[in-house]
Amino acid sequence: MDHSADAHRTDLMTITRFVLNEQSKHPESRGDFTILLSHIVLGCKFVCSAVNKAGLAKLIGLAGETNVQGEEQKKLDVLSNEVFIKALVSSGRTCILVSEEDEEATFVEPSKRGKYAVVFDPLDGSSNIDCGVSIGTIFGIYVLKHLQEPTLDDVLQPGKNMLAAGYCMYGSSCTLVLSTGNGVNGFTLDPSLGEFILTHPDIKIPRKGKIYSVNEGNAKNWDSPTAKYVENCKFPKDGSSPKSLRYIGSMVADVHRTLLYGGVFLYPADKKSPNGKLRVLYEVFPMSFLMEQAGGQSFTGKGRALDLVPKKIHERSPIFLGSYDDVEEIKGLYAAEENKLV
Ligand SMILES: O=P(O)(O)OC[C@H]1O[C@](O)(COP(=O)(O)O)[C@@H](O)[C@@H]1O
Ligand SMILES: [Mg+2]
Ligand SMILES: [Mg+2]
Repeated sequence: MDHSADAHRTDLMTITRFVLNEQSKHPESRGDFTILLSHIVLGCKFVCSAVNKAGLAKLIGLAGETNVQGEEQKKLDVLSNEVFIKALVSSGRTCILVSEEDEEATFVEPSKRGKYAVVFDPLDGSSNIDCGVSIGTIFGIYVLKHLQEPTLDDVLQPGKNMLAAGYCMYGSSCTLVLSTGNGVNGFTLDPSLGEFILTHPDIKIPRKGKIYSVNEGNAKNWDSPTAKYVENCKFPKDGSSPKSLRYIGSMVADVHRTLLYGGVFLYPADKKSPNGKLRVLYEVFPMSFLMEQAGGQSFTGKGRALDLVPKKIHERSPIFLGSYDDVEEIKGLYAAEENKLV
């Protein structure tokens, strides 16, 4: 019997092996981060399985509750939130948890505490659940500033202070993309092994892309730089080909495509929502961290997204992220507008 194909599979780089390899480069490390990450990975596998069974298990539909931002919660939102809270607390490595679905931050009881704060969107893109379109989980990890007396200041830190960030996309395959501040790597869940396997090592976003991604239904309320940028995408003045429009409406899926194919994803401010829609701590920061680590940029319309210092845990910000040159063009349009005003 030929076992060579099976034997070959034992060479696979699982996410656990990958993180243990990284850990071995830091002899002082006691493995706390590896343990925390293994609990996040477990949460992702659990949610992936629930998403796959959503229709069968009658999980589709509203849970009948409204979350802190006045949005109707889906059953899967509620379930995913519970899954991640339990996984993170039981890791014994967390102290503060901020979830999109909870009004207040959770302070883990002292006997179960560790040194990390985790901010997360347990289920991103929930309007896409009922039609089976890709959704995801987004997370960011900080190390506590005040180990003895943790406070909200420990999570109200600029995104550039994050230790790690990532997302898991529940799509045609289940893909986990992670950065610990040393590049970006993508892992795909092999359902037969129940393991995330390194499939996208050292992801680099193309310097310039051919795709823009935005909810154009909001165009009548955009500011002038956003409107000009989108106009340039469709009718380039330099004779180049117009960009293609792709918009899924799940940040995880739109950002994942942007990371792999290049281009820009934007959720700008508009007259109705002067701070945009997306949340700084658990949407804007983790995705900006990944973009910069992959060689792209992330801009708020005023400055570098990762320099923001949030004052509230559910604060929002406009966001333009993606290929370096494309974001540079957007920055130029905002700078020109600024100069007109002074
Ligand atoms: O429907 P809109 O206004 O285009 O907004 C889409 C955006 O809203 C979100 O769905 C918000 O995330 P949640 O589903 O976690 O609330 C993003 O994933 C997405 O980028
Ligand atoms: Mg979201
Ligand atoms: Mg969400």
